[in-house]
Amino acid sequence: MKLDAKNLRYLTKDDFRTLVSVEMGMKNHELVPVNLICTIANLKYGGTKKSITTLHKFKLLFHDARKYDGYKLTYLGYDFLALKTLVQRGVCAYVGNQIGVGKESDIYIVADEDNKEMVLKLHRLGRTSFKTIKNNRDYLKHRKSASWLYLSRLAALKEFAYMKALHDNGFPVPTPIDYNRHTIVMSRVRGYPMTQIMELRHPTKVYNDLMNLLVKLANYGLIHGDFNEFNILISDEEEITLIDFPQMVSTSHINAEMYFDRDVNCIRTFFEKRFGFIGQKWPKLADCQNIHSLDVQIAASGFTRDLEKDFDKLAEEQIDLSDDENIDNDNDNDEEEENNNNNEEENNEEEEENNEEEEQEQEQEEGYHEIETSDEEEEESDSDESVENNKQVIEEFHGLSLNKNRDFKFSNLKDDDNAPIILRKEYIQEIGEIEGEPVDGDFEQYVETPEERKKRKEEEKKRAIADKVKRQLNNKKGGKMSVRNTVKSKNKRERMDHIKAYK
Ligand SMILES: Nc1ncnc2c1ncn2[C@@H]1O[C@H](COP(=O)(O)OP(=O)(O)OP(=O)(O)O)[C@@H](O)[C@H]1O
Repeated sequence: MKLDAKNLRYLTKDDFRTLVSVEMGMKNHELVPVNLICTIANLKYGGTKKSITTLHKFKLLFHDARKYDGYKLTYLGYDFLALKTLVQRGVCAYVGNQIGVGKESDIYIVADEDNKEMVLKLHRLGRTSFKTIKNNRDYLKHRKSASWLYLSRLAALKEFAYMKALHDNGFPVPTPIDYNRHTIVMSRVRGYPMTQIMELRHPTKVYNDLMNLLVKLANYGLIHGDFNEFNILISDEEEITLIDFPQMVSTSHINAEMYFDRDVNCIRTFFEKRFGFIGQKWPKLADCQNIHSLDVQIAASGFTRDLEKDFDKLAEEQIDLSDDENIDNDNDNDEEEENNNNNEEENNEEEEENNEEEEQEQEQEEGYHEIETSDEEEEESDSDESVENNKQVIEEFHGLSLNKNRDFKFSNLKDDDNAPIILRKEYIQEIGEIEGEPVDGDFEQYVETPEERKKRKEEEKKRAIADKVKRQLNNKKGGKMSVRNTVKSKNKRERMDHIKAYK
């Protein structure tokens, strides 16, 4: 689900009031009837209906009339509510490009009023577990209708709580900034996922840093449980940052030793295969001293033991879940059903959507969306002014649309160092393309316009990178592989297999 933040500025206070009412109604209704929305929003029927039409048009609400007529939030609707809160708190003011996508999250660049770049992570836990949860009565307990809202919210809270506790204790993780609903805002780490790194200047140092990190975690009573090259970012200076820790387990867990060894082996095997580096020493759980505890700090952020139990139960269920295709099918079916319900509405809206698409394309070219939350009347002048006043940010986000994150930099080469610099696969590919002669003999005879040539080059580059990454991941399924996405498009099961292969 693409986060199209520009529509935020077209929503009025009443629209948001209606959206929040649907969110509240969903606590005990799978679908919230219009009358209930009116009551919660304390708005007149006509006004509520108008807002609902707007929200539905922007795909913030899902309409279903099969069992009874009602509405529920879409991911986008939930995103908007969280974004609006973050904007009101002054945490962020701009939304940039998407820089990552995981099975359970989408990652965007955002910026605050001072143009400070940060990362917004939108948890999408429900997109894989919604069906199972609905059927799990035991889990529902007092809730009449559990939903992905709750699941994603828990995931975000958990990540924020752990990130904060780890950060406060000097662990190399992004700085947690804020969270709301299913989103967290954190500092942007300058680096690349280790899976993209082809060579290291100091493999011994990086290897030791990683092993020391595992030991330090264990000293704090934690085992990562999924410590691999996908969850570690590495900077040009070869500093490591742990970005994702969804399944931390305690060192008192019955299988703690197995998890710890698996984490260690993941890194050892990766270093051996990728860098030809064989670590001579590696830690054992028995050598670690469990001297600190993060429990109090984690609970202080709101992620209590009870919530953790709830969440762990859900996480277990998720492992058994079906693959992406099923989920996509589900979504497609849902959308189809919605289409049937709303055929008439859609015909009327078609023209408007076309206009919207044009607008979106235009904004995509700009590479950023300014978040505007004031009333409709002020919108145009405000946004124009902000665009004028924030050229710097626009330029920054222009760069991001080309995925700056993946640009190779030659900087930071130590002068005393003759060792090879970090080279990522994509860059090697790019060098080949820039330096190599055109292979095809006919190519020179064909007169291309500069635009055509640029476009062709870009497409070739994208194809080559995608092929390379596909081969690297041995992704037999093919499908939704994108250059930017890389390994994060692997589903959980594939990743578990990948990890098992290291044993
Ligand atoms: N703080 C950050 N700074 C820079 N890039 C980041 C940051 N957080 C995430 N990313 C980028 O987004 C990608 C996905 O992030 P992350 O691993 O947290 O997602 P995820 O949904 O947990 O993935 P999965 O569920 O598939 O394990 C990362 O590979 C990284 O490139």
